[in-house]
Amino acid sequence: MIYYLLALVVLIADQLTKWLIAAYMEIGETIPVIEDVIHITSHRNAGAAFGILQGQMWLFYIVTIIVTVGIVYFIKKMGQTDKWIGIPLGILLGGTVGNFIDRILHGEVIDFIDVYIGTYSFPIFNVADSALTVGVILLIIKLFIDERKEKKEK
Ligand SMILES: CCC[C@@H]1OC(=O)[C@@H](C)C[C@H](C)CCCCC(=O)CCC[C@@H](CC)/C=C/C=C(\COC)CC[C@@H](O)[C@@H](O)C[C@H](O)CNC1=O
Repeated sequence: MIYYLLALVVLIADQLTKWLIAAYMEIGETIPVIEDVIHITSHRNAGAAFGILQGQMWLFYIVTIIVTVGIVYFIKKMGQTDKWIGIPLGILLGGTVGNFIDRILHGEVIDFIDVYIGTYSFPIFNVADSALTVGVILLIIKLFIDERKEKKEK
């Protein structure tokens, strides 16, 4: 199914970039792409977003398995009829599995996208996080549009 292929593309992009960072950069090393805007910084995070719940791997395994089962269920249930549900779910699946592999193999997640918004340094993230965030945003937009349509039909 096309959505699993999309998940595989996200997963390969995530794992390949993480592999390159781990192979060619020291932890803490930073390479400015655009000075003071976007840097590539080799970083590790044993927690979830914003470094919360450091080291709670069993919690992350349980949450990730629940999230993964939920995504596959909804791809089967909704993906057939509505590709605008299937595409975000495929992207979410790729991101979820990407960070899951890191947590199983290393007990932490490899991060490297270091964005500065003005003087604020956003938490360093990776391709999987980007996919998760994009997937969540697409799903919210899709559900919002559906709700608007339902209201109009009434
Ligand atoms: C993006 C979800 C985080 C990702 O969740 C995952 O793996 C999922 C599949 C499994 C988790 C165990 C459960 C998710 C908890 C939800 C959560 O946390 C609320 C998030 C809000 C979110 C809006 C959607 C903000 C965004 C943040 C960031 C991403 O910005 C692009 C900063 C990322 C950096 O702190 C980086 O160090 C994180 C590190 O890579 C580990 N990543 C994770 O835990």
